[in-house]
Amino acid sequence: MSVQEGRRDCYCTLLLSDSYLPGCLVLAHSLRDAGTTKELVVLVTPDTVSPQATAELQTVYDHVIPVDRVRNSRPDNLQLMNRTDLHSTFTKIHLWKLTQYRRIVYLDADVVAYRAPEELFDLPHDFSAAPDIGWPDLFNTGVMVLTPNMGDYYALTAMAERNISFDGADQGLLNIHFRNNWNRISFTYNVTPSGHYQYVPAYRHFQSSINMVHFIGSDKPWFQGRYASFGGGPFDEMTGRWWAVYDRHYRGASNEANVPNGSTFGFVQKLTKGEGDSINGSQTPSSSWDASRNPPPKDAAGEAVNLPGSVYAMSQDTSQFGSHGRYSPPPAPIFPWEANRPKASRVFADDPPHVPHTPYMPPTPRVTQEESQVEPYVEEEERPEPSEPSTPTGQNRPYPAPRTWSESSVTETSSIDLKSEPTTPTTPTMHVSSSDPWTSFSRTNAWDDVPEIERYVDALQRYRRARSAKSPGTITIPSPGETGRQKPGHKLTDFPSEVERPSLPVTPAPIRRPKFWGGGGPGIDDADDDNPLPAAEGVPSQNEWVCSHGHLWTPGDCLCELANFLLHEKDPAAQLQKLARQQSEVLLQKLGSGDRDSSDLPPRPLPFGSEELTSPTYESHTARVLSPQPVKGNEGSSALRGMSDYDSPPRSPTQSVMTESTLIHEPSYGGPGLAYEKGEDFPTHGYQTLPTELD
Ligand SMILES: O=c1ccn([C@@H]2O[C@H](COP(=O)(O)OP(=O)(O)O[C@H]3O[C@H](CO)[C@@H](O)[C@H](O)[C@H]3O)[C@@H](O)[C@H]2O)c(=O)[nH]1
Ligand SMILES: [Mn+2]
Repeated sequence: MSVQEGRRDCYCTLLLSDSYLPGCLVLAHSLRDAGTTKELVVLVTPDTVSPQATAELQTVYDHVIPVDRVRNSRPDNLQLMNRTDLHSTFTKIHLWKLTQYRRIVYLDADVVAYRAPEELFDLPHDFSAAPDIGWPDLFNTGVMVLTPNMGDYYALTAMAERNISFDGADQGLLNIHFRNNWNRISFTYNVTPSGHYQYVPAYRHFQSSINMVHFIGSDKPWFQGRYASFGGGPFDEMTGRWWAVYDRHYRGASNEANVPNGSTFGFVQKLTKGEGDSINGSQTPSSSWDASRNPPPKDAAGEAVNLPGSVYAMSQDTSQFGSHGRYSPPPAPIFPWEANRPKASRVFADDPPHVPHTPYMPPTPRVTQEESQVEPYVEEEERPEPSEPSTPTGQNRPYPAPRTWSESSVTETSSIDLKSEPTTPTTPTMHVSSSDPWTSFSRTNAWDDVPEIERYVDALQRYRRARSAKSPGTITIPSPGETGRQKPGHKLTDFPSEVERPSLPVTPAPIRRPKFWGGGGPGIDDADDDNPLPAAEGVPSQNEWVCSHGHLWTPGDCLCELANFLLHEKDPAAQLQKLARQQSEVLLQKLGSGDRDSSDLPPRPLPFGSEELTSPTYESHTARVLSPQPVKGNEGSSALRGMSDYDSPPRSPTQSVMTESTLIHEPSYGGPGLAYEKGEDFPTHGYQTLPTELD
């Protein structure tokens, strides 16, 4: 105790709650251990500090001074720093009322002294403090060197009554009051370690000069427990210093001799995280063992008994695993089929069929109305005869059905009661020739009959054609083989039939297709002209690949195919003439606009025998059947004008071939480029966007 001219100096701290008691005690011990000669004083608020804690304080402090708690009645600003627990730190202003002391070095309860900074008492300034790391223009109020006087006390009290503080606590109040009138002392008197920001090089450089460490923030060492910081960083090292002081005075029975008289042993430890249990264990020899000084006791139970452990028992439940009501019920059905869900069954590859009385049937073709009209292509004698039902054997099992057939799709030729096969919907159910079951296999998709899909694909193809036709006025002549089919093929399954295009025994060498206008433009087959592949040996020469009419047969070029088709039309002659006219008109029209003459045209006479055919219903239509010509626009489809009948929906064979839809009207606009005529079907969307299903 130092007395100077009748007035004393002291280190002073504050205890507002029992929870900070370990901090208060460690602080006092750190100063005492450092050999201070100054008084140790603690202010306590009796309404919030227990007598037991006060008694603990008395064991180490020279004076425990009860003071009234000064509370911030409007702690809004405290929430800004998430520290509503600091509602009563205004109580610190009682320090300036302790005029019995000449000078006070105030230390927060969360400060630990590495050495006793006695020199602070000799500072010439009335008020000194260290910068706050959060805002270094401010001073941190955890370490202050102050000179008690009633002037400051009243001023601070007046401010506190009005809750004048930018942080809602004492630091905001004192920084307002002292503003720039504070003497800055070294950070080494108030080192505030942080787990979030550590200036390691500075720490390494200055660590030997650290005087005091201040654990700011809500994570105090005694709140976290000794195992919270175990690394080698600055924060961990400083935290270790706090624990070193704690252990020296409060850990274990071996330190009992160091505990001052009157200490309620165990009270401090219970306020220190993780230490209350060990103090209970301190009654046993093992817990009194100081591992840093002695080997483990021979009769100790060992450390492992204190390890947490869990024992899991084996399940005794003998019921079968499954839902069985033990788990939540299945979810409510969403789709209609879920209500009538068929029971799952298994089929093994080598099992005999489940329906022994069902005759063997290859896949049932789905014959649509449209395709049944194509039937005339097949000669009657070529039509496959239904075979006798054969008994299924291991080698003669039903074909794997490539798709499922709906009951309504089965043609009338089926002699099977479908109900006899309720469980095998994929099994074919129709008699077909056993020699080639695929003869009558239809090549349609279930969605082919959906007009929306048709329209969509139609529009899509038109869009693509338009994109591929780069140069205006380019005319693409569809090959007769293409036109000979029922309708322009945009279905994937619209392959030409065997009759339409008989397969050749050997693929001839690629031929150079005749060029109408010189270099092949877009839309014209422009194979690699410069490098024709050499003909294979033994393959007949190109001249020999002629049809029965002497026409050079190249895929899609022989009009015989067209004729073959037209012969099955109701009015084949009219149709043929019309097509022939259109083709020649197209060529003539094109040639007339250029420098070419008809010698450029490849010889394409009408099919043999068709020259004399005239349609009884077909009037002279030279003026009406117009060759397609490009009109209006530089981009767009190169499809022929006048080919709209090819693009029109498939018509029924019972329909007259010369309906209004097959008439080709003269376009009213004859200018360059494309134009869409009145009533003409054209995409309503721009070409920039793909057609939608609604198109
Ligand atoms: O429940 C409590 C809360 C606080 N205190 C005392 O009040 C002091 C300040 O609280 P503390 O938790 O140490 O605050 P810090 O985390 O250090 O926060 C900063 O902000 C506070 C409010 O402005 C200032 O008081 C501090 O000095 C400053 O370092 C403590 O040291 C104790 O002395 C208690 O005794 N019990
Ligand atoms: Mn503090």
